[in-house]
Amino acid sequence: MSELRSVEEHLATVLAAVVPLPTSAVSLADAHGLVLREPVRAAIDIPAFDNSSMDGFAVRLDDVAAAGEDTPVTLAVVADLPAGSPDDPPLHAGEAARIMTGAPMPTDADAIVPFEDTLGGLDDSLSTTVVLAAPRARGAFVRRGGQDARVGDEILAAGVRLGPLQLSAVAAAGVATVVAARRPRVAVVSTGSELVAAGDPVRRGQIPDSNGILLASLAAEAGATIVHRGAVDDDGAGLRALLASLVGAADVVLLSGGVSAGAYEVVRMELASSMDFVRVAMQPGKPQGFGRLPDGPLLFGLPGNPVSSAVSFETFVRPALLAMQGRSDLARPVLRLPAAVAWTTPPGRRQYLPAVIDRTDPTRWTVAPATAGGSGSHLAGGLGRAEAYAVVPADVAAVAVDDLCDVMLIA
Ligand SMILES: Nc1nc2c(c(=O)[nH]1)N[C@H]1C(S)=C(S)[C@@H](COP(=O)(O)OP(=O)(O)OC[C@H]3O[C@@H](n4cnc5c(N)ncnc54)[C@H](O)[C@@H]3O)O[C@H]1N2
Ligand code: MOO
Repeated sequence: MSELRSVEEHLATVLAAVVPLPTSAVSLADAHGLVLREPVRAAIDIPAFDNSSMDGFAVRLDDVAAAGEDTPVTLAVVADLPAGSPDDPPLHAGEAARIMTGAPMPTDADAIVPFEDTLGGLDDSLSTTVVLAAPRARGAFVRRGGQDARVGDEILAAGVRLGPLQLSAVAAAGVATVVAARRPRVAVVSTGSELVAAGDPVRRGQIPDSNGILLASLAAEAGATIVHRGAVDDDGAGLRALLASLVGAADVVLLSGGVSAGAYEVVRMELASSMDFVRVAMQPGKPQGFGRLPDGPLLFGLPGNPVSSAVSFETFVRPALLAMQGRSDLARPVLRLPAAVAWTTPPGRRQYLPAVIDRTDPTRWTVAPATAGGSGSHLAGGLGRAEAYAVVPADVAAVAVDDLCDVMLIA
């Protein structure tokens, strides 16, 4: 029997074969979920100018520094500044401008008095106002231009995924287009003569294809466009014809099943010249195929057991898809949590156990297996409960209650 390859070694082999995808300028409206390939720098200051953080009056502090309930100060209101106003009204001693949140601060004013600190409030605000409380300091309720970022400052670094918060920061910086990677085009091919479409009647020996939807959804979450999803039987002719049609149409083909040691391993037999088939020191996910079609897409041959396919995607495919897009961080976040129950682990292989996190006590989350039947790679139903994988090193034989475990968050 050949030596088992380490997870790190196999991942390095995969990442060494990754070629970054081409980039283009993309408008913000089309950029959600893409990976930024060039830093974004601010085209305008944030805030763009000094402005009011409250609805009220822009005042000269010296006029109202002594204002109080028993020492009210009356000011003449000489201007009205809604948000969006370009006006910069001059203010002389004893004068104020009514101002709304976000409107530019008059050059002559140096503090804001909110409506709540005046006698008449909003209702009586267009000729005079009576100030009942002094602003606490010069600059009270004034938001300074450039406080958050200055023109030319880096707003986002290359390599980040453009989520809602990132897109809004780019827009606030006055930038309308970003340089982003094209989405990877992924084809998902389930192999196995036993497979039927989900929901179709199953006779003895048949099962629903669950890996197809699993891998297509995981790939889409990793930024891919799914260009094909289907199943082929173990005969070989269907797989050959399909792969020929995918050259030029897909960047990555995810195959599930047919990679281990049986008599009808269609992926192994058909793709022996394009892929390496190796055994990796992990459970599940031991048999792995990887390669590339001549002048064509990367090929992943993932083991057919559903949990094996899911874990293999997490460990090898997701990092590859992110690297193709130029993501700087390829890893999932990992928490270290105590085990709520005990479980056994396979000797000599790193375990990836589908897991649930008990958050009942916010100061002490714990982790437990999601699959009641243990860590079997065929437990496709329990996989639906999993929100994480507990990752247990190869040299640990068993996990005891309260042992600290690495928990990789996937949801
Ligand atoms: N003699 C040996 N047998 C096996 C070994 C081994 O080392 N020596 N390894 C075992 C391990 S570990 C795994 S994992 C599996 C991997 O098998 P294959 O990748 O060849 O996959 P299949 O044999 O085609 O299927 C395995 C299992 O998964 C079910 N399956 C397949 N495709 C789907 C799908 N799209 N949706 C749902 N379920 C699917 C299939 O019916 C089988 O039950 O090999 C072990 N055997
Ligand atoms: O390695 Mo297999 O993936 O145990 O089920």
